[in-house]
Amino acid sequence: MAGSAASRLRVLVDMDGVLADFEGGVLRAFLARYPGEPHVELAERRGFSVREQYRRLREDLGAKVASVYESPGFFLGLEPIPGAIEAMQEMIHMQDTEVFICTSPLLKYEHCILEKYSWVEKHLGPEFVERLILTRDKTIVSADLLFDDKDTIKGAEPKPSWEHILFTCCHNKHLELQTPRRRLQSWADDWRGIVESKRRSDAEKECYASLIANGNGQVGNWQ
Ligand SMILES: O=c1ccn([C@@H]2O[C@H](COP(=O)(O)O)[C@@H](O)[C@H]2O)c(=O)[nH]1
Ligand SMILES: [Mg+2]
Repeated sequence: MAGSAASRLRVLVDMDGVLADFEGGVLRAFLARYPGEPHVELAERRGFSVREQYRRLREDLGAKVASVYESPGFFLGLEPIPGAIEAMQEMIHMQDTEVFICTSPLLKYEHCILEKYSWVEKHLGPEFVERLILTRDKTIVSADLLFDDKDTIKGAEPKPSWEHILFTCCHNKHLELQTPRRRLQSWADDWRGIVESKRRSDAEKECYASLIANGNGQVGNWQ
């Protein structure tokens, strides 16, 4: 287990698309700033990069949609994803569970970073400000689970310690996951079941490892 004490489960929860409604916020702000320009309905979103999909629609629209999420007030104004706040408040009080928010800031970070902190304080409170991790590379963060809407998460560490649970979002809902990858459809879905199944499988692995270490690891000798 990634948690320090043997039995603790560490859970990372992404922000954009999982706690904060980035996609809804982009569309709303784009329509307000560029009325009459072509846009992508949420039902038509494909692929993680909203900028790339708008660019494919028409070259200049990529920069226009980026200007929307790079503007002051954008990140702070995002609505919470339904059920996210309640789930986080419950998760932080779960026994033997450590929860952190793990989010990637924009490279154009002027407003994004400050507003991500403010959003967390406003919607989740100061105890979660202490639990906010900002990184461009989530693979080097050690944990048991990562709930994230990005379908492919790559970085310096080829074998991250966490299991990535794909959180369903408009841009990824059409993807078919290869076994054994798992999805969480929404915060109304069984996130508690995922947490508990991970806890069980980590405990089994630990038990097995200690049997091996003690020289009792033969098949049929596990009691
Ligand atoms: O087209 C896009 C869509 C999103 N972003 C930014 O990426 C990060 C997403 O962070 P996660 O931690 O993976 O949720 C966020 O800063 C978005 O604004 C982007 O750059 N381009
Ligand atoms: Mg995200």
